Amino acid sequence: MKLGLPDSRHFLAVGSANVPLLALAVFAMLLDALLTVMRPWPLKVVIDRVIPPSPRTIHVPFIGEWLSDPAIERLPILYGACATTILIAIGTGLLTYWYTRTMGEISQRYVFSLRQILFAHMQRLSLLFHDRQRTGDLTARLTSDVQSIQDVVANNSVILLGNMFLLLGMIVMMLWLNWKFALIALSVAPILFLSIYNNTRHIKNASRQARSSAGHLASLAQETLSSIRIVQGLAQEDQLDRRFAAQSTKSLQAYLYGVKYQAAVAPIVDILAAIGLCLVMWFGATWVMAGELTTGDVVIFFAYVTNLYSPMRALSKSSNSTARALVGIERIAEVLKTRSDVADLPGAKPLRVGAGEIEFRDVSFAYPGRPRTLESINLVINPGETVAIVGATGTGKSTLVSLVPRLYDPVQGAVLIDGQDVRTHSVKSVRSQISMVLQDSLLFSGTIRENIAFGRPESTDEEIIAAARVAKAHDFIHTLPDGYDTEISEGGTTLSGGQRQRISIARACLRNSPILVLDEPTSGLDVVSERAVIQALGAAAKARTTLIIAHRLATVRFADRIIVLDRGRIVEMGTHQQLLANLGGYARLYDLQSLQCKT
Ligand SMILES: Nc1ncnc2c1ncn2[C@@H]1O[C@H](COP(=O)(O)OP(=O)(O)OP(=O)(O)O)[C@@H](O)[C@H]1O
Repeated sequence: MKLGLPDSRHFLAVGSANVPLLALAVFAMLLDALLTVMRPWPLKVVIDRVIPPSPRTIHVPFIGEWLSDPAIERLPILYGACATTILIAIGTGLLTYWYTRTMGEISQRYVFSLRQILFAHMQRLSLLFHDRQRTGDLTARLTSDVQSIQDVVANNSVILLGNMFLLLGMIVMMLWLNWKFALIALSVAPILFLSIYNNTRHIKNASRQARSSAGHLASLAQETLSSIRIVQGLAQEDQLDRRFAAQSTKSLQAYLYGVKYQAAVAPIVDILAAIGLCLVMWFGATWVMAGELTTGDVVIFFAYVTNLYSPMRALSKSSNSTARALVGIERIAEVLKTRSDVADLPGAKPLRVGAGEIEFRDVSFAYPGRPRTLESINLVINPGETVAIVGATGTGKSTLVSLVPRLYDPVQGAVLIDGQDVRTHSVKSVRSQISMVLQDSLLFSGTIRENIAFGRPESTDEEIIAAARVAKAHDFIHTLPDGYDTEISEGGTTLSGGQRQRISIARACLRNSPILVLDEPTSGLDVVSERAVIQALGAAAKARTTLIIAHRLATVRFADRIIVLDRGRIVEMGTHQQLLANLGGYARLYDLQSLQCKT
């Protein structure tokens, strides 16, 4: 697994399209903060200039001198103060409406793109990555982790950013009015920041554990429900109940741990805020009495300190969701920074298949941490030739054919198509030249028509029906209530194994690609259907270079050549007749074994 760019760049790149709008929204927040800083000033003017019977000098930025002029009557100043209060409210109201809406839209679009990018990235990560991952956990990253970021980006970012500007403005004003009083009023803030930071750290740790447990829980549920037949068949519901409960308990404990710290945050903020206000009251009152401050100044400080603590309270209340979002970011970044083991080289060109020759040149392969599954395979499959691969279970047949469409890349040697190393061409172009039918015929929820056309969605109905006929699927599809429009369940569980396999074969035939890879295509069929499908496959394979895996020689009589694989090496090769004639050989052994099984 290779690691790519640092985390932040992945997230910044996703939002780059919204930068101009974001800049405008930030500017609006800045303006809003400026107006909010001005909000208590009209009241100060009223208290210090309008209420006292005799005019006196008042301390107000920009217009202080003018206001202090004894020639100006008190009533116009009162009107002005009221009008300014209303104007500030209208201004902040309009700005808040606009930037809250804009930030909401930006965050929704951001999260929409993030989810799309994450899904696209996951789909393209190599099988080596997916082999190690649990599907439920990846689904949780795609859904609840992305959701947790959305909640925070939309709500907390506005509070955070807006209050940062506000805080700056208020600190500047307080220092301007009276720096000693300012330092006293703000003395509680560092303790508050520290305690919020400390609690959030604990909540984040708990959240990380909880998210990971939730991922495991989702995986367990997904695995159980998708294998419900075997669970019920073996009556193992109780065993899975216990596993589910154990995993749930881990998740519960992590949440409870987080809740403990979450519950502590708001009271800490409240107590510290009260201490801050007490300090303002105490020093404010004594300094007003000593004539060092005016009542209006104390009002400004009181308003600012309240303003400072109330958003902190709001933020601290949401520290749980912030911690969850931070963990979500970590979990998403973990996937985004993973580079596919099978990726396009810089400047990789599309592969253009001519005749369709496939060559395995001294190919070896090992799954990570395992001994070699394939060892020095040398094999040339001529254009249009059908080569069957037989051998005992676990001997490396599926692994060998997986190297052709680059589901994995060899650790040594090369796979060549028409003399070109597939690694030097784009993965997409290599795969577009290949049709596959796998051991477990994988179907999606949707209609039969959609399932057959999955590899070539633009196909016409005639082409779909023709492919189904080749795969001997048309007759049974016809008997279904809605024919080709019959909805099938996820995984195709409403069809028999043989029917599912024939739909997969139809899907492969429809792609009409020059190379065909069939991994035990007849495994689910009865003897009669198997014979018919083998005939169909024989016909379909004629125009194509075909690799077909089978356990039994009888299945692949139609092949031009049969390769016998044993523990990752080619041990025999020849036509069906030649292999049968070799009585002491591996192939004979496998065939006889299967015949014994049949009787
Ligand atoms: N994703 C994987 N990670 C690790 N080891 C794997 C993986 N897939 C297969 N193997 C191992 O590699 C070996 C070859 O597996 P492979 O599926 O290629 O055999 P096969 O001949 O196709 O078997 P079968 O006939 O049962 O399908 C086995 O020992 C198997 O356990």
